[in-house]
Amino acid sequence: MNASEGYAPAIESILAAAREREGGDERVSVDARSLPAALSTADADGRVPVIAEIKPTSPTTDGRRDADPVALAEAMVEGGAAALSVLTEPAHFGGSPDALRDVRAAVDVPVLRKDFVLEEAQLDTVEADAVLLIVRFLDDLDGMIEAARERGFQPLVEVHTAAELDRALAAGAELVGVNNRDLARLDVDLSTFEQVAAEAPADVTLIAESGIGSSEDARRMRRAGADGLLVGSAIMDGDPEANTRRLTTAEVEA
Ligand SMILES: O=P(O)(O)OC[C@@H](O)[C@@H](O)c1c[nH]c2ccccc12
Repeated sequence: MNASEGYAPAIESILAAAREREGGDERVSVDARSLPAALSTADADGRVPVIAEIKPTSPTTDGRRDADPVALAEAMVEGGAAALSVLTEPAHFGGSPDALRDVRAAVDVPVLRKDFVLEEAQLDTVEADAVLLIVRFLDDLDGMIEAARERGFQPLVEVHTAAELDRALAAGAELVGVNNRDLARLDVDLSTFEQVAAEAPADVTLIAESGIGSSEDARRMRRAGADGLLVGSAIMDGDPEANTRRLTTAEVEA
């Protein structure tokens, strides 16, 4: 990780907080629900495979939504979500490991832990089926992928450029998320996924992340090869069940 890359101030603050966060005392051992299998099952059912995200707030969100995470999770599953993502970052996203624990106990679908994990011990904070690893912030990506797998997690390796995709593939990533949001500047551009996905081999599971709002956005990401869509704000704002359903049925109504 290179602090001189010129990240947006919000990102510098997130990383500073992440560096200070303690890990778990004991190594976790997870019996994970398969995220790729959940995405394929949704697809086979005619649902757009959506990973719906519980994100109380973010540096690019106005206000904060403190609804019960379990109630939100159940509404998202009812709306057809193939999997869930739960923010565990407390200082900038209003997340918590407890929220993830409660959600994972309440639903049957796979649950992704969304955080800025920088150190191996931080993997031991809480059990989840998948864990996000952000290429840009990890010097030892191979080591972190290995450490995640040793614990039973499925690492979702996040990239933003073709060069980062190459690093992810060289490190053996099988599940790759392409973030449409540039974490250096915080702006969103859906053509990011289109460009990066075009460089990916067919056997990786590809997730389009961020900035997906409308049914047309969902179809656009699917046309570009997304095996799954990670959606936060557009589901959290308003009625989470109806919002999830609108996206999971985007290919039916088209
Ligand atoms: O709310 P959106 O635009 O639908 O985005 C969801 C998700 O992609 C976003 O929360 C995210 C993607 N990668 C991250 C890394 C850290 C924190 C958050 C994220």
